[in-house]
Amino acid sequence: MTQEKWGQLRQRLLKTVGQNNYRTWIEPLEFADLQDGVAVFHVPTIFMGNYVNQNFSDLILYELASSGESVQRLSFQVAANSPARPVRELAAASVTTGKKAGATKAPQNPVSVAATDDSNGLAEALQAAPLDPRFTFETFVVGKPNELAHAAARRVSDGGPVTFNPLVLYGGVGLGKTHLMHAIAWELRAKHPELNVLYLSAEQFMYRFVQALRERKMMDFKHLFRSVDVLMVDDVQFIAGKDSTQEEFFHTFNALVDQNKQIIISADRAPGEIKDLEDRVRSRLQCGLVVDLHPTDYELRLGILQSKLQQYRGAYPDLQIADGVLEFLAHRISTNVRVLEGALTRLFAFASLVGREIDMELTQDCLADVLRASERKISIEEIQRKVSDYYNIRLSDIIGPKRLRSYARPRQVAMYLCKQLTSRSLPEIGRRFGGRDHTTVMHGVRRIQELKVTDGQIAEDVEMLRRALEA
Ligand SMILES: Nc1ncnc2c1ncn2[C@@H]1O[C@H](COP(=O)(O)OP(=O)(O)OP(=O)(O)O)[C@@H](O)[C@H]1O
Repeated sequence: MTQEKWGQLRQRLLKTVGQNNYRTWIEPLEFADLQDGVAVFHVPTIFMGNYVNQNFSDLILYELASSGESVQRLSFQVAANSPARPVRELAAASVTTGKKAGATKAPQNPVSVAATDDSNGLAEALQAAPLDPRFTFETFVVGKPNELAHAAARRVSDGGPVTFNPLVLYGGVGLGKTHLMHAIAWELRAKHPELNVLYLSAEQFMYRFVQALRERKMMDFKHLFRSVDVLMVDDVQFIAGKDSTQEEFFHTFNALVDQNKQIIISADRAPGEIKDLEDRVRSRLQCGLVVDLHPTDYELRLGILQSKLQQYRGAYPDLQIADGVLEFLAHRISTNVRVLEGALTRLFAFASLVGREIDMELTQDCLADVLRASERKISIEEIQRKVSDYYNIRLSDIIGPKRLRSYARPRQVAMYLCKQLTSRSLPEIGRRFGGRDHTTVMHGVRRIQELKVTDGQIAEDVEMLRRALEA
């Protein structure tokens, strides 16, 4: 690709991403090289490379492809003669980032919010992250594992009186936190266009903060962040260990709560479990409603696949999918929704390429690597070890004959997890628990099923253990 062509492409990107995004993120990209399907760009900082990679790479790939360039991947590198990065907090990023050209994502819709008529330029710079048009409540599938988070998100998106502040949504990778946050933002924009809703990642918050410090525009920064009606910060764990950013976040947070403005936060774990988060920030986060997005269950995964299928029907009207394929995928791919979605996208792309029906054989061929990767088998012994560690008892006490409650309950938890997470039969599980009868195992499994409903502690223990085992 020539520099001239990149120049033309940039103009097209300008139209899609808008002036502000263009000036901040696209203009500084220097096209360096295109070889073996990898387009290399020089960027002034690692941070910037990461940001562009995360937020605009799909769009850039899309534009490259539409202009006839064959590019599979983008790579962002800091040119050797770039000035040193001035801020220590940026030092954690990696040098080269790349994002595979997956299924082409619809170009994102840059949404500028919370910009007051501030004339000094920071308001302009304070453009929120783009909201993904696909992430709405309509496309969010609700199931047991996410119903509480969904209900809380819905409530906040009504924009009524602030009843819980902040709302903290937390959960593992790819379970729908960002999707729910975008859905709230879309809904608020539609119902209450008069509200200033600002959605951004914690990383962007830090970047804006650092930029304001560097440009001596802290007053503007404070003014802007304090003038929003709804502040949404995604992936807040990112600011852990970054002292000055945490401090500023803390003050912003307090100022907004004092004015009764809604704050919505997401994190990859419960606030209490985020390491290197200052106590005062942690306790503020814990003050509101903290809800957990649990790992998906089979029913939710199937629901998501069915909903995606509806969406794909538009793009691939002629494709047939055999009975049982979605069930198979929901059963076999339990890692996270992103992987599940990726698998379906690939399957459709592949089937349309070869012009065949999506049946089990094609599925297994096309997704062999994904299926292998999610095949990690959890063993009975692994479960017994984790459970004994968790309850601080010996492995022999889990397996052995002692009937003390302090051993019996963990034993039942372990049996329950063996039934849920392995394909072992009840008699086999019984054998591995010191030769117990299958009816004993069945009783244990049922007991935990009941207790999960009535005893919050047991429910939490089981959930924590399940996560640890599936990690
Ligand atoms: N319940 C759901 N219904 C429909 N789609 C879902 C659901 N949960 C997750 N997804 C989809 O899965 C993908 C990953 O979700 P999302 O980006 O919101 O995850 P996340 O929890 O923010 O993950 P991360 O911690 O990696 O940022 C998105 O494409 C999203 O639309």
